[in-house]
Amino acid sequence: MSASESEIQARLLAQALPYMQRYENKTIVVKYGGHAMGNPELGRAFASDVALLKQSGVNPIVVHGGGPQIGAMLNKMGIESKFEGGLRVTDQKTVEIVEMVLAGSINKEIVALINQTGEWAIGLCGKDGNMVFAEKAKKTIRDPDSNIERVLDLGFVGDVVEVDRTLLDLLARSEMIPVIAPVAPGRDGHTYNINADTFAGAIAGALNATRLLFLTDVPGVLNRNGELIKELSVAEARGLIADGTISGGMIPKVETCIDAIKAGVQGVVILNGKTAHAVLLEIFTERGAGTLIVP
Ligand SMILES: Nc1ncnc2c1ncn2[C@@H]1O[C@H](COP(=O)(O)OP(=O)(O)O)[C@@H](O)[C@H]1O
Ligand SMILES: CC(=O)N[C@@H](CCC(=O)OP(=O)(O)O)C(=O)O
Repeated sequence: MSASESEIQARLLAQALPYMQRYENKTIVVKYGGHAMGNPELGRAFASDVALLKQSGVNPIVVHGGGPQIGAMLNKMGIESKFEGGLRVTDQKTVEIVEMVLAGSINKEIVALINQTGEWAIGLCGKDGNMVFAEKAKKTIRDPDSNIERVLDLGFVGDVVEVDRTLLDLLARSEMIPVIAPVAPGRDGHTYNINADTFAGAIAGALNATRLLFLTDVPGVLNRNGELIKELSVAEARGLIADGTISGGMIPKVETCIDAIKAGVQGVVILNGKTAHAVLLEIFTERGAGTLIVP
């Protein structure tokens, strides 16, 4: 860690003390997206934030993505990436590469970064400890011209249908920080590729997490003038989707936030993963860093 980085962390820590008690023994799920990865300094800052949460008595759980990294590997293998409704069309060959990249290289890279802080991380996917079961995703899309709804066949893309918290409860009582890749088996024996936002929402919901943080590439939900909205109720968030203020990739993200809140998560925050120490700024300061979505 560079001198300036450790100075920043020490300053944050001093300010953080009053907030530490608020989150003691509470579960915080952090979704670390593929776009937020890639910069080594930001990666180390992220790992040290997660480590500091654990040292403060919080129960942090990392769920990661890796969409751009899967795309790069598919490209190397001469396979074109195809998306429908924001989800990767996943045939048998693709799901094998998705599992290799997500549960393999990316998962172990994050585990190694956290381990380098002196904390203990353990890399998992939905298959480990029968943690998550999926089934073939049932998605429909409405053609904007004809207004006809059609069923999408995305191959081995899954929806989460079961989360068993046994292993995660065990780890919460241990020194281990779980780092989970969004790959899960079906009861049909297939392996499914699950959108990382959806997967993180399902984990946070099953654990009644106190906070679910989405690290993305914008400061949070922005209004029509491009200004950050600090807090949104579920009803207000729905209104912003309906009037088109929230569009593109932010729609499924906010919908996942709404589902997670309905499932029992107390607050969901969308924040900028490209800001160093975004996690600590959000959890351990009064102002927070992104958009908090509350019931
Ligand atoms: N109202 C809005 N506020 C913020 N971002 C928005 C909004 N509407 C659309 N977006 C878009 O959503 C993107 C984030 O979604 P996405 O690219 O799917 O994130 P990730 O890859 O991190 O999961 C932003 O980069 C932005 O282009
Ligand atoms: C079904 C589906 O689309 N799965 C995603 C899983 C990774 C992911 O969601 O990564 P980010 O969070 O970095 O976007 C994919 O294959 O890209």
